[in-house]
Amino acid sequence: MLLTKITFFERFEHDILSGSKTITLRDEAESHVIAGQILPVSTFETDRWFCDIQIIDVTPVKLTELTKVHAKQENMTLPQLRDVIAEIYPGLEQLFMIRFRILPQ
Ligand SMILES: CC(=O)Nc1ccn([C@H]2C[C@H](O)[C@@H](CO)O2)c(=O)n1
Repeated sequence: MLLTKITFFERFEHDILSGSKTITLRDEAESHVIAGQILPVSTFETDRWFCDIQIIDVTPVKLTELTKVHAKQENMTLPQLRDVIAEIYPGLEQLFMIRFRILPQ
């Protein structure tokens, strides 16, 4: 079933709003979005809406395939990105890269 909203941890809100974070890596359960889809974005912690995004595309990517390019799109270094993924999705190898653009508010 297609997602109708997406949440991010509050600590990523500024990077999303500034346009410095343009992808998110999710597990299979949160990969069900399609190109062109517009989604409201809220904080994971309090479900506070803070922007809308448009999905550009969704691509499967394995943990071992992550590169500095992915990290830059997350506004992180590659070690930081690996740490974040290990914290959120411990032991998960198959991820899905969701590219998005923020819509004007
Ligand atoms: C509930 C849940 O999983 N929420 C998530 C998952 C991921 N993110 C961010 C963290 C990283 O920047 C990328 C890669 O996972 O996406 C998130 O904010 N909230």
